[in-house]
Amino acid sequence: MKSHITWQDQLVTKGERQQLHSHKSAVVWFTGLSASGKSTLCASVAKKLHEQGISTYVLDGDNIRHGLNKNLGFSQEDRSENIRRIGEVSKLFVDAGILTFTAFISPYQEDRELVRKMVEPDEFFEVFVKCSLEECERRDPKGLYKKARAGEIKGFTGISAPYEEPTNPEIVIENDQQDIETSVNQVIDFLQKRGVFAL
Ligand SMILES: Nc1ncnc2c1ncn2[C@@H]1O[C@H](COP(=O)(O)OS(=O)(=O)O)[C@@H](OP(=O)(O)O)[C@H]1O
Ligand SMILES: Nc1ncnc2c1ncn2[C@@H]1O[C@H](COP(=O)(O)OP(=O)(O)O)[C@@H](O)[C@H]1O
Repeated sequence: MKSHITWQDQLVTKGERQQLHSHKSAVVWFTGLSASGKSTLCASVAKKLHEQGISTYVLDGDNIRHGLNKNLGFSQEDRSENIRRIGEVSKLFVDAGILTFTAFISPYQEDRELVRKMVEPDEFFEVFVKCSLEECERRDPKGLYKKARAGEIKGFTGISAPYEEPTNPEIVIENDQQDIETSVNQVIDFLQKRGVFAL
């Protein structure tokens, strides 16, 4: 069937959309343990940039699993499919000229590398939200670690399922060593230095 599908070019290009927005588009991929701070940082960075006239969008694990990926669970296969689909969605957002932030545990290096390869080399920035398991468990905002320790949630990342730390991320956030504002500014400074936008 696939051989009968042809690619339809659009009349407006990605470059032209970026020009309209007056900045580049890219996917800024946050990865880390549950409660490391991915959602908080994505939301705060996106809001701060939005207020400065940058077109942003956040794709967040919990929300995507309510809709697009509601048929997926937390086996290795389902997590990989989750990340693959988010990668494809991110690619569409980048094509639309939007600076896109994603907040998924994305525990497997191979899955993250697959997403990296979906877009151009200067369109993917991996952000490792580093936070010790001990601190994540102390925060435990949804009570999930407690349930995982009690055996009520099987295959929970960091407890009974693996988390593969990024080997070569663009940004490492020591998010158990500094406050949220410092972490937010670290991401914004990095993106500005890489020429994604000029504030
Ligand atoms: N077994 C298990 N392991 C890890 N996390 C679990 C699990 N079950 C439910 N949750 C909740 O789902 C959120 C993670 O979803 P993600 O789509 O980011 O996960 S993954 O990237 O596919 O691994 C995660 O949200 P965050 O805490 O925001 O990371 C949890 O709230
Ligand atoms: N730098 C930080 N210092 C202290 N607490 C933080 C920091 N970053 C995030 N948090 C807090 O940690 C908790 C988990 O953050 P969240 O963004 O929900 O994590 P994740 O999306 O990775 O599961 C929240 O209560 C949040 O306010």
